[in-house]
Amino acid sequence: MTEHLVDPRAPRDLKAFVAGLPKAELHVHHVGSASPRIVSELAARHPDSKVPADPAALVDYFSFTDFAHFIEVYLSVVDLIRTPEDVRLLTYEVARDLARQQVRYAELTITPFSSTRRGIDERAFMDAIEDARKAAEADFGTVLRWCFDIPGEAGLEAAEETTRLATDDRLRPEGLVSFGLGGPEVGVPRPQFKPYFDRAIAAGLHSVPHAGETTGPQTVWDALTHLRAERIGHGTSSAQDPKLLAHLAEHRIPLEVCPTSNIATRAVRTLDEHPIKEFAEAGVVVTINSDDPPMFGTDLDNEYAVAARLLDLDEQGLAELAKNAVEASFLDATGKARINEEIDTYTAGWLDR
Ligand SMILES: Nc1ncnc2c1ncn2[C@@H]1O[C@H](CCC(=O)c2cccc(C(=O)O)c2)[C@@H](O)[C@H]1O
Ligand SMILES: [Zn+2]
Repeated sequence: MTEHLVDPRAPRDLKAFVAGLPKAELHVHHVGSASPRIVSELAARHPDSKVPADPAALVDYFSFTDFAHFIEVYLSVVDLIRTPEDVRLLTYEVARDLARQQVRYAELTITPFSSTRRGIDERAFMDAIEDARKAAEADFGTVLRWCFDIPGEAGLEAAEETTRLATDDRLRPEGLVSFGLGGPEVGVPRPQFKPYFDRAIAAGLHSVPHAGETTGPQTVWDALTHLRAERIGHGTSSAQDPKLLAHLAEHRIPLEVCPTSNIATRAVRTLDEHPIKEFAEAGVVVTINSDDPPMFGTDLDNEYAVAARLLDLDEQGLAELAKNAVEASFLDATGKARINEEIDTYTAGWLDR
């Protein structure tokens, strides 16, 4: 894992506490979580790709000049995922990396449209992710669920295809719980996707679109009013609109905050300028996530260390952050109680040692 964005300033013992803290992750992308080892292995299989097979060269390759450049690099990694076996390997290894960070539960954002349009058979795709999900739960104890998201820039064709894959009972995978919207926000207004989110919600899926990552607070309002968002991916620009912050706090609509992602994609200039403290002070429910960890030179543990520094948290504060994610998840009540109990037991044991 590259260290170029790891925050060196969090106190050492909090890092040890975080490393053992049971966690849930709600905003982390399937392809975006491919480790340097996996990406190198796939790049070596496909020498025609511009993705370097050398892990050291990958660090520079994963340095972005702006958000559009990030999407360009992201899609070059998507192009490496060409067979159901690639999908299965990637998914299982992502689960292994999550388990190493004591992630007990994760909602992994998958963009099936990007893979089916690149020739992977849709039934084989679903079988591959489901096989990996069941194997990961059996081998690592990590519970995975899926969010299927529309790559918004690909337009209504992508919206229709994603909605079909998410709502057709012959295709939708057992682990699917939510429906999202990713990709660039500039030039991709959210209201056009209302019919698709209506169909997904009617099929029992939860709405979790990205919004306010690279555009202003109106995009977050649109996600709330037109797409009936239950959580907001990033929501970074919400800090520019006090009424929106008050609305998010009053209706307890969680933000899926990904601090290092916002720096790496240049959505926010520096960590010290990140609005996470405004969110907390406004009473907004904050969850901590890694988004595309290897691409951003981070991991979930580091994101918790960043949050500890920016929010001046101790162990109890970090445990509360972890429980925010459990509560904001779409895991059943029994599952939530189990992880929350683990967090409390771990934290009490740490403080009494
Ligand atoms: N921080 C992020 N913020 C937003 N999105 C993020 C973030 N991290 C990862 N993603 C993912 O990036 C993809 C973008 C894919 C995309 O834009 C696109 C455009 C045109 C054609 C196609 C295609 O497939 O043919 C794809 C999405 O799948 C999304 O889930
Ligand atoms: Zn994201």
